[in-house]
Amino acid sequence: MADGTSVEKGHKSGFISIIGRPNVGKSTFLNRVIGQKIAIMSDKPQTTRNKVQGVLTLDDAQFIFIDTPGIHKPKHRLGDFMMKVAQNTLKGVDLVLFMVSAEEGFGKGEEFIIEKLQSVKTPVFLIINKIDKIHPDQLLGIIDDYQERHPFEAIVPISALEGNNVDRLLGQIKEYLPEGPQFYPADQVTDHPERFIVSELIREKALHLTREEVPHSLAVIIEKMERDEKKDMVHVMAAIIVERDSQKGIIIGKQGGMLKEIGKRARMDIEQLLGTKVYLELWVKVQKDWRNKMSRLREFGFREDEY
Ligand SMILES: Nc1nc2c(ncn2[C@@H]2O[C@H](COP(=O)(O)OP(=O)(O)OP(=O)(O)O)[C@@H](O)[C@H]2O)c(=O)[nH]1
Repeated sequence: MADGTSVEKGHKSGFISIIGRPNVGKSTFLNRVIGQKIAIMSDKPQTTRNKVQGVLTLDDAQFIFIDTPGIHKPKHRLGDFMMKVAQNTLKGVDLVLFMVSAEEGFGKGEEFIIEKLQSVKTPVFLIINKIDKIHPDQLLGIIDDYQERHPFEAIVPISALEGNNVDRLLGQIKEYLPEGPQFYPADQVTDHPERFIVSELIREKALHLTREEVPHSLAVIIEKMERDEKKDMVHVMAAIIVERDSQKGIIIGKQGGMLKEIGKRARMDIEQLLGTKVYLELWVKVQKDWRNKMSRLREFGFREDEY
């Protein structure tokens, strides 16, 4: 394992930030590349709100990916916060991947991001994702649309879901990484504390199971996570935070059925992640209008000052 001070000749390493509108497939891409479920996937927008680093270690290079919250025009204070985090991330990285969906045409959201990119000196790749959803003939038109708007260092069409062209993209990224040491041990895929991943797994289940009924204003706080040596299991106590009583009802479900199902599915994923048996206790709390309460954001796991 390298200690971060010695650089083997020819070894490359660097930080890569992934930006793009919600739902374009950033988490899917990261999961494919890292091959482990570390960034949550959902068909609801804005499910990724914290920095998630995925580390890919090859023989001669280490890629450190940063999955940023979706850049968008801020509507409330949480939006402002997310924008700031996303923009600050761009400054300190070696390469920015701007991901768009081939399915959706160039829109206001993309225009807004391109505007933000004008002031960034970091090289930017345009990643056109979801090419499995379009006819190859349509691709050239999309490329033209973007090419005239920003001098991208490269334009790479991929399907994060099916894996098309992802290896080629990794090769292209490697060319842009500077020579540098292996910052992380080879077997480390994320530097996030397990607590955060556990909370994301619970949030993912709650979002998936309640579909459109509960908006993305849902947070999970891990109140306790302890190993019980006697029982050889990990005890997790977590609260699901919603904004309204009606949402609390939906999450709990008929005779607690929904909460039970969320717990069951989350527990299975957490057991897989930790490689041990898990006892998961879940409950639901209503915290009105939490999105606008900046002071509480940190309690919910937001860590602005790291950027
Ligand atoms: N057909 C197709 N679907 C994709 C592809 N990549 C992602 N998706 C789907 O698009 C949806 C959104 O993907 P995510 O990876 O959660 O998107 P994201 O950009 O991380 O979204 P946020 O976390 O909200 O910013 C999911 O339903 C994915 O399965 C792709 O290459 N092809």
